[in-house]
Amino acid sequence: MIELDIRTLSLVAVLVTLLMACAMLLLWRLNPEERSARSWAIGNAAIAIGFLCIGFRGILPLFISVPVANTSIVLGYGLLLVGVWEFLGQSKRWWIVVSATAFVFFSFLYFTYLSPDIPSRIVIVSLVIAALSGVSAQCLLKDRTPRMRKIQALTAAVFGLHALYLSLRSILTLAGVHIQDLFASNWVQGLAFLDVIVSAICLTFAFTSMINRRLQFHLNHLASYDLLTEVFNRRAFEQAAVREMSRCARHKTMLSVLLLDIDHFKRINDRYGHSVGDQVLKSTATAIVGALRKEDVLGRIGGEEFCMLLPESDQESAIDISERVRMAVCTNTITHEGQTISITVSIGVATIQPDDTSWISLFQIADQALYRAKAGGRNLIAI
Ligand SMILES: Nc1nc2c(ncn2[C@@H]2O[C@H](COP(=O)(O)OP(=O)(O)OP(=O)(O)O)[C@@H](O)[C@H]2O)c(=O)[nH]1
Repeated sequence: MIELDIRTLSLVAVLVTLLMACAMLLLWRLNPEERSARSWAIGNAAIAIGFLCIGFRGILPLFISVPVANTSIVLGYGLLLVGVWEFLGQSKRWWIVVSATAFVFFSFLYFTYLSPDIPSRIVIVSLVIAALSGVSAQCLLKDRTPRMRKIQALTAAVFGLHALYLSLRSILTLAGVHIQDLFASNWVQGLAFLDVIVSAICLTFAFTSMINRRLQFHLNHLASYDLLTEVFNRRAFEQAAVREMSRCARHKTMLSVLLLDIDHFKRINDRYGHSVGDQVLKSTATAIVGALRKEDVLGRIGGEEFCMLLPESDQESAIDISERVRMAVCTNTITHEGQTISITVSIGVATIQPDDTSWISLFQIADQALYRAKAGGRNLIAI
């Protein structure tokens, strides 16, 4: 049977949780807006301090090494839960953390001084941490966006296993695996410290992966989307266009392009100001999206210029869709200080030809058509 030296294990638990606290602190310094990393850092530090005080039992006063130490550990797990709420953007229910911490502190005072009882203390601290970890797991499982589904489930699993082990530890303690000396080699105690070490490492990896994944999506979004209108930017749109062109060539299908420009947009800026101009751009993009089909692609390719890819569309259906878009924009009401701002758009339509495989030449055809629509008096569609 492997002998687990409890004092060594408690020292390792302190070092590991401190190291994890430093890792989370570094992550927070690198991403100051990710406040969850700060709570996870402080939480790990509180757990480390708690285990440090426990490790010095017999050297430190009993008050520090028992009630304060265990309260610090529970507070640490409470702060991990706060970090989960912050990560998910949920409101922080501090009362859960405060009542769990206060409950452990006062019951430890009772079971240390008034009716000394180590098993009762073990059951209380284990069940309270299991409950906090269970709530963390439940929040992570309940509030999942599709892109974060797997990584949150993994973190929830670590919290869940931790809660499960702590519940088992309480049952074993209640069932009579009595512990009178906390530092005597005992497999239930040894496993408890191992659980702290393993779960601290796994949780830190899981938290780091969750933050990294979200950052990665954020960066991808910034690189591909126009910040104002939330549609593709020019770069992402052109990439989509080139992909769509080669798909058309492969499958011998049709593709049409609409190039749309807001008429006299400069006048709107001059009359109402740049921020109203921005509102108009946003509202126009939303109106266009509403008029397009699911498979169509929209991008903002210049100041007040939008481009659309219409897969599987010949010239006739492209004209129908462009008329729908034109109507959607000009019937879209935008008001500013009680005044209605009327918007019209001009649209150039181009349809891929059998021997045409270049995006640049297709775009140029749409551009020339747009020029004709503008020259023809605006609020028009031209091919
Ligand atoms: N508010 C706002 N204005 C922008 C943005 N990008 C470009 N603009 C403005 O869009 C206007 C474009 O003006 P022009 O190119 O002269 O075109 P227009 O006034 O729409 O005239 P036509 O296209 O000929 O009908 C300029 O005043 C730019 O400053 C933006 O992101 N926000």
